[in-house]
Amino acid sequence: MRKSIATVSVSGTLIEKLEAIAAAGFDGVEIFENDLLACSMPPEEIRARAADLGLTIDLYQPFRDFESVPDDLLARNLRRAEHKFQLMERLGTDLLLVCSNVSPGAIGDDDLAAAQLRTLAERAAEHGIRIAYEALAWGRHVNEYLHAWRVVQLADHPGLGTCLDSFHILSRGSDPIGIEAIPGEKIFFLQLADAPLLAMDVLQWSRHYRCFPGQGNFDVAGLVRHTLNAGYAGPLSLEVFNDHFRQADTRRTARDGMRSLIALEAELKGATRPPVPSGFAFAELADTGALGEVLSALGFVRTGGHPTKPVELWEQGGARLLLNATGAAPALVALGLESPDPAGAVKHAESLLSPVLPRERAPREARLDAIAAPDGTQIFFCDDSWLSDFAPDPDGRAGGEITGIDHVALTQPWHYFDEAELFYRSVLGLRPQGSLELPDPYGLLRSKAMSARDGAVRMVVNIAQVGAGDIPWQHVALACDGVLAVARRLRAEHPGLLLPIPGNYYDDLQARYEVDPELRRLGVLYDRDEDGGEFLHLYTVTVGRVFFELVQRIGGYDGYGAANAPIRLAVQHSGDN
Ligand SMILES: O=C(O)c1ccc(O)c(O)c1
Ligand SMILES: [Mg+2]
Repeated sequence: MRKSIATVSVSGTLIEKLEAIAAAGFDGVEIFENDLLACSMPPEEIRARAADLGLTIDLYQPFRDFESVPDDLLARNLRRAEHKFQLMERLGTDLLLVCSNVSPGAIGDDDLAAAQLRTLAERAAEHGIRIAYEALAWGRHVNEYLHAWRVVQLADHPGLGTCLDSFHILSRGSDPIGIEAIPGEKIFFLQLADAPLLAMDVLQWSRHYRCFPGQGNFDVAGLVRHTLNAGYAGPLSLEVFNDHFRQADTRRTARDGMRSLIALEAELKGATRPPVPSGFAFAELADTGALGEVLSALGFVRTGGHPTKPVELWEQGGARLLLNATGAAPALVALGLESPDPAGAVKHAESLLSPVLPRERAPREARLDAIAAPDGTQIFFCDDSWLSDFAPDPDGRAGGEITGIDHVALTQPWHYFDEAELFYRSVLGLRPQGSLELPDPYGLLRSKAMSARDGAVRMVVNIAQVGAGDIPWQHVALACDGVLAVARRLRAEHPGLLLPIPGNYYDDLQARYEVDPELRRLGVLYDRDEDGGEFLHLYTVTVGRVFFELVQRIGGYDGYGAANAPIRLAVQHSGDN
């Protein structure tokens, strides 16, 4: 299907937008009036520029508060429209979007609205222009898509059809099944946006929180399916108003929009899901030499070294960490994911515009393909062969309480949070588990958890918005059979390694759940879910950008101890922990 995007969806000047949209591979654009008004080029030049870039101008918008008005206002509105028609002829576009009237002065009379829209369509037809009538979710009288369609039917003019916008339809909770009753040729345009579920005024929700399909909670693909069943053959056009996108990199946002449409199209075709990773093969950390000590204290053992690179393998149970002596401050640089089909996973990622990273490989080294996650973390898709690259250490042994990697938490640059969600969902096939906003002493931490295969792979994506700037903390959470036993040992042997937890926390915890008083002495945190599942966890201090968490899940606990995260953040802020 043809793919378009409204210029309002990305940042920049009109020309920057057109260039980025073309570079991302879109076929067409909806030109937003404000972008045109602020552009120094005459419409003819904009038209030529778009054509040079291979973009069609599919629609011009918005034309507001036209219908359902008293006669004297109609004359003025028609004059306004005449100006738009002339402009559109110069721009070379033949479809004008008319939003339902939001003015308190609008008259609630469908016959009047229809008659006036018919007049508009007649005038437009003289210029070879058609009108697409859209119900804004906050329209004064017309705010449901089926109401807009009834008005279009009443007007009964071939040059008047309706524009469907997934946000307006789904934000009101309307059932999109009704779209199938609209003849496809009367659906002149289809605009797509997703959004997180928020309880707020619908206009504010629409103007600030829309996002690309796959980044929010609406079933956009389901709505598109109904629209295609109706016989719609026009473009899929993204129309997103989003405060973050307005500030983000133009090309990157355009590419992300294209990724969302590719993923949506694949979903519609019932394409097989990506080869979903089945576990963590490893986490790789850049190191200056400080991390080996921490890992030893946690019970890890160095079990191998890479023959040609300054990389060490450290193991305990099924947890494998690579320390890469890059000389850079400790940071998580790569994740290895066990994949049932590494080559297929890379191909799938490539089809979703993820950069495949070039690899230098010695002749006998295992083939390991990597892609870049939105924050630059390298993601490797692995089968078992990667381990054979590491010369086994004869003294290597790997037993202890730690059994594997439970989850990895990455901190995203704030303006790529939505991009990260779409990436982990569409490229890796993880499913969203829930999102949270957590208080931090100096701001707010937004956090989304995603998982696959009943928790075999879990990722937590954070953004920190704090007065002091973004905190780039990352952490590796290690699954553990006996957090208390490890804590006892660490408290005795490495007391400085554990993050100290305030006594006030334990006073409150004791009041909520009658927990073992030893938790307080050991600095172990605790959470319990509604089904009685329990979570015991502790944190190490931070080294460079990284800290470790030890977690023990009991009785099917599926969360991440979110209630305790604000305590951790406060302690982390309070010193050089
Ligand atoms: O927020 C608005 O006013 C607005 C304008 C045009 C649209 O197509 C739309 O969906 C919303
Ligand atoms: Mg719209």
